[in-house]
Amino acid sequence: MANQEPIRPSHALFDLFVTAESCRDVQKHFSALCEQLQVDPKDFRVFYSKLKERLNYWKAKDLWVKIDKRASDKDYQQRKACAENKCLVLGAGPCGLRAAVELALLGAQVLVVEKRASFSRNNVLHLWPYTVCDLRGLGAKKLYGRFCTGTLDHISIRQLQLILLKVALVLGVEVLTAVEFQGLEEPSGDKGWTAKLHPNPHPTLAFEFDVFISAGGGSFIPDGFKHKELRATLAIGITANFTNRHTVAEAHVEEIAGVAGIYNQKFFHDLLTQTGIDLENIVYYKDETHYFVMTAKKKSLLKKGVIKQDYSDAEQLLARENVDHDALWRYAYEAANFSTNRQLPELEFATNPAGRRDVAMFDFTCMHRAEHASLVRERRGKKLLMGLVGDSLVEPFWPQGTGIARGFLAAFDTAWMVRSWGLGVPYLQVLAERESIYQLLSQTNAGNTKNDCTSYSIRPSTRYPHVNLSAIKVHQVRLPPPPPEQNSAGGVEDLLRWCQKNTAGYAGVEVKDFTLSWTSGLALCALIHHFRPQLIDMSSLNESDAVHNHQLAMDLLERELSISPVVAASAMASSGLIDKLSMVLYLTQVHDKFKHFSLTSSFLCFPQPAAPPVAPEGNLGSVVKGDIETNAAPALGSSSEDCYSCGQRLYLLARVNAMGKFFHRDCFTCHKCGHQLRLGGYTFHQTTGGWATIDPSHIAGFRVFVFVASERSQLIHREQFWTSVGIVGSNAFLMAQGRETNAAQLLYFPHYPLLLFFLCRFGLVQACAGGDGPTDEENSTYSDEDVPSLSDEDHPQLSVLTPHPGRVGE
Ligand SMILES: NC(=O)C1=CN([C@@H]2O[C@H](COP(=O)(O)OP(=O)(O)OC[C@H]3O[C@@H](n4cnc5c(N)ncnc54)[C@H](OP(=O)(O)O)[C@@H]3O)[C@@H](O)[C@H]2O)C=CC1
Repeated sequence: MANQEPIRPSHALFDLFVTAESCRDVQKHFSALCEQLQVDPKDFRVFYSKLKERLNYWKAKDLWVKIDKRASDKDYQQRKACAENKCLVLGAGPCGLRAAVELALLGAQVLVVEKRASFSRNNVLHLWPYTVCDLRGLGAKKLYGRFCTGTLDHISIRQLQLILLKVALVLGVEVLTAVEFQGLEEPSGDKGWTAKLHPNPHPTLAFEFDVFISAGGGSFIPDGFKHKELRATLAIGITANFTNRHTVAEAHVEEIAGVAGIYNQKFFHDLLTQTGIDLENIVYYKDETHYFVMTAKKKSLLKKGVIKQDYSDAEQLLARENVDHDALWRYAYEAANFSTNRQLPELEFATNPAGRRDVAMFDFTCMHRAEHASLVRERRGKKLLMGLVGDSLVEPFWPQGTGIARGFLAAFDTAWMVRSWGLGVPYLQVLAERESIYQLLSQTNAGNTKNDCTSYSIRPSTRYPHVNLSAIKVHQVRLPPPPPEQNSAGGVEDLLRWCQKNTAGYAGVEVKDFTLSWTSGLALCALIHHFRPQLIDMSSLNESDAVHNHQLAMDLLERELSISPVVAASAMASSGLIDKLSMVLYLTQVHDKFKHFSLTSSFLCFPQPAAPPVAPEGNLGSVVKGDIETNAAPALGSSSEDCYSCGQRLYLLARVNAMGKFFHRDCFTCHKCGHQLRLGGYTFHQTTGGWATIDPSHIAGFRVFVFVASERSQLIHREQFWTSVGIVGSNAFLMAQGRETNAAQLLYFPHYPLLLFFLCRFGLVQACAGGDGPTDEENSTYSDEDVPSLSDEDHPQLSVLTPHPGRVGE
């Protein structure tokens, strides 16, 4: 003992930093270490090399070896690719931190802001093999000894955050916790883009940046981005965390990687008969906690008193006041106990950040996905590149464990985008490339990414086998008109002021709002007259003939400016029927058409979702489209004017879009039973040209097939009903819906010729390869996550559309 060298303070501090178990401690020990070694993280360009040089400690060296190996990737250009860029990352969740690490490796100055003061989420994330490989490559094992030591690969969210926080700090990333991002501040004077932060950590010297990455989770959507809702039938998730005391008895209990009703009917049947708990699936991971996540059936939740009252609306159903929390934790407790054969001794709930039992019930019926992953804003000659990562980009469907895997892929893709930006690639090309890669994300699974995960890097071709970086062309990136200033409220006020200014002085016109002021139709006519006086003779108009005035104005706007009316003239003329939002939407388009030639240097850029409108080069006007207009625009080649079914005039707000055709909501009905169809729940009959419902209760014929398939494959529960069948490459897939819960399931059939044989044998296939597959939008169920090729026009598709009228069992 006597001849043992005293531990150096810096080594002790490094040990404390590495073993720190809370965000606060990590930051505290890191600051102390920096102080001890006299290295300043603000000196981000040389910080890491100085730290390495001054901390001559074998444990640290192990970490440097890992990080150096990663940093040696040629795409980082020795950490100089983005040396001139400054990046603000919103959110220190796993995806925000993972992105921050990559940006730092590219040499950028990176600031992360996180509104939470601590990392406290016990929930456990499934890790795909590549994420394990990636994290090991960053030194995860050096920073958390228990990393992936269990039988299954997973990690608690908080532990993953801690690992990534440590790596980020070592690379010179500044991380501010308990600081909320409240919006972007536009450049003024010499000052560039900054953020409104609360509390403001730099009151005197704001951080100016040219890259903004939003990783704020599913509920945070920055201005300028739009999200698409993917809605399925009701699916109720329950998560529960129990204390893990790491005893021998606990160690012996087997984890459950994921068991679904269709795979193990006996288990779920026994669970139901013995406990009254009815689940569709359950997962159990033994991590820092014993973590359970399950999908519960509504009926059993009602029966067990967890949900007090039945509502069809999921939000109302799961509203706090409609949930009995004691009954909920008993439900989760019993399910956990049963699924582990009551082998976990002394099951005791872990606590959540609020100090309560860590059990939660949530609705994952509806998930969101951003329409675009990137965007550029410019004000006063200063450009800002914006990107989304993590849940903010695509919310995962938890039973598939895609969250972190796709989250990290998006972080790499975003880093690749920032690299191009930093290297001076023209920004339209940067955006086009980013969106080309984004198209792949929802299709990605552990089986279709490249096998050799050790060679994964930010370069997309190292990860995606068939990536086409120019799938979206530069000319598809569009330039909408000046965005509403800062926030929508400001935009609406500006619009009102613009209307007031341009209708001032017209008799009988006083614009004060977006509703009553427009009832007579004179204001709309005045607006047109102001810009195109030759189109309207104002003196011929009669204030009391509101329908005529509106019809005239709407017809002119449609004929002269291609602006489709949003509602009928009669509705516009009725004071009680003008809807403010519709009016804002309509007037925004009028504003855009009259204003866009006076476009300033301000614009947003992002690609068009549909096929390119092939605008003449240099003619901004024909490319520029307002956000709302573009979203509402029909698919190419179809007319928005008349209903496909009844042929009558169709207004924007009253229509539904199915496979590129437009209908009145009331006209979109099943050709066999006359029921109104819902999006995502219909099929198009190729031979008859009719539309039909795929509501399982309408489909008698499918039941036969299900029975046959279950005998062959053991995969399928008898009471599931196929709702769609398709072929992707050499695989067939089936979408099935549970009879009771209607939760979507997706099953793959690797030998589709056999499947087809059975389908044909039983007369269930009437349309074959080459049929119009449903589009992304129409497939707005979870299949969107899993069967992305449905929307990929490059693949041949099979539509199987054979609903027979009549109810099952009839
Ligand atoms: N319960 C669960 O099991 C959950 C799992 N996940 C999983 O975690 C993984 C990573 O998710 P990731 O995309 O990183 O998102 P996360 O939700 O993990 O992280 C986002 C972070 O940003 C914070 N944030 C949001 N708005 C602001 C703001 N205005 N200013 C500052 N901070 C803000 C959030 O705080 P706050 O959360 O308080 O809004 C949160 O801490 C995914 O796999 C996801 O599926 C994510 C969420 C929940």
